[in-house]
Amino acid sequence: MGKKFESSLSVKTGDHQGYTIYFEQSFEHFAEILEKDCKISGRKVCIVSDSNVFPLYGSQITAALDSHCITVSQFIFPAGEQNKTLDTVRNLYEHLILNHFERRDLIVALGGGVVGDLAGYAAATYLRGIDFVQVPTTLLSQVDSSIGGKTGVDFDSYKNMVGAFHQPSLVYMNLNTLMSLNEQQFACGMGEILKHGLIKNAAYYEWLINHMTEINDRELPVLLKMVQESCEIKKNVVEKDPTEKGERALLNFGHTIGHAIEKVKSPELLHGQCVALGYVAAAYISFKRGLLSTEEFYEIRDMNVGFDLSFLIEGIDSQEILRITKSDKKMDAGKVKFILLEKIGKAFIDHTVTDEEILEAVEFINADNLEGE
Ligand SMILES: NC(=O)c1ccc[n+]([C@@H]2O[C@H](COP(=O)([O-])OP(=O)(O)OC[C@H]3O[C@@H](n4cnc5c(N)ncnc54)[C@H](O)[C@@H]3O)[C@@H](O)[C@H]2O)c1
Ligand SMILES: O=C(O)C(=O)C[C@@H](O)[C@H](O)[C@H](O)COP(=O)(O)O
Ligand SMILES: [Zn+2]
Repeated sequence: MGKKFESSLSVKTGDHQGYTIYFEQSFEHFAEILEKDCKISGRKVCIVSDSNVFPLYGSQITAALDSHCITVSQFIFPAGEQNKTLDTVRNLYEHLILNHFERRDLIVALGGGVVGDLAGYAAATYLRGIDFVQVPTTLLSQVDSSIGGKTGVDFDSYKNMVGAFHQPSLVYMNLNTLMSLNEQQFACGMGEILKHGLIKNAAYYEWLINHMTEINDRELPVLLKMVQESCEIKKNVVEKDPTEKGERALLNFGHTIGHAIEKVKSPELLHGQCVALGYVAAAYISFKRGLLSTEEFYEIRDMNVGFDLSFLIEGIDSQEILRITKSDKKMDAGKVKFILLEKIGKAFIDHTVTDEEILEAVEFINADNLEGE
């Protein structure tokens, strides 16, 4: 099959047949991999993308599919979290029906986490489920949202309130797409990546700290190593607990408060930024409980500064965040489900966090405490 692939990683979740994550530096191999893993000949493909990504990479993907004589249609929606909604899904269903998509056909999600979550949800529900492929183009989607089969949309700004578990047939990432991200979009990926180190692997967290300059300079070999390591961490969690009955909840570190902040601050702040604020708050609670030392806690805050994830948020009402947190879909028997750190590299689920702890933690990130030394 011509040139060897950069590398790959296989994921096996539950009774699903499993799929492969391909780490590539171009879209050169996309069509042949699709043919190999999805037997694409004779199937129609709908590329789902957003208004920023399609103009950048749509023609390359379309040309690759055309060269394999694959019938392609395109559904492009306006970029942004505010469009990760049932209205957009409805428009996509309409497009699929008008183009006579059948159960044997396929969706290709080309874009960041918004595209992947939305296209994946449409694939999970159209005709009771058709195949879909993830082609993640943001750092966040390459290390997190394209893996593990969580799909869904927001409802009345409540994050991911409607969704389904639906595993992709393959994940194809071209790491060179990371070069066209702006700084805010790139930093968002670092929010989820630092999360991976904090909850699962202290040595990886240390490695991230030691490679900050190369990462921020987007040196490709370093990015490749980082993306692969984060994918490996996520793969190991989702393989053990595909539908979040237990351990998978650890991936929600920073998300309890993060999703509440996102509800009130999107689209000004993106998901990864809100998660980063949310895990500083969660780490603050761990610190106040004596689980993290002063040095460890302030290092977490300072790493956010180093990776451009620090920004002062104004006008966050801690009472409102507390209220939203209590309507989180992860409420468990009336209690807020929190992920705290036992130490760097090890997280646990906790149901005992009090309103006072939440309010104090939100006050910490709301005040002038995030700029570091
Ligand atoms: N399913 C999961 O497991 C999971 C995990 C993490 C996050 N998420 C979801 O993912 C979403 C966040 O994902 P995201 O950060 O990728 O946001 P996004 O998809 O909104 O992408 C961020 C911005 O970057 C643009 N963009 C994408 N790729 C680009 C490229 N290569 N060059 C230039 N611009 C590009 C997009 O058009 C958008 O404006 C949230 O909705 C979050 O809830 C889901
Ligand atoms: O894959 C998971 O599981 C995660 O929790 C990863 C998160 O980064 C991601 O934001 C996820 O969409 C959050 O899931 P939710 O169930 O809390 O909406
Ligand atoms: Zn997330």
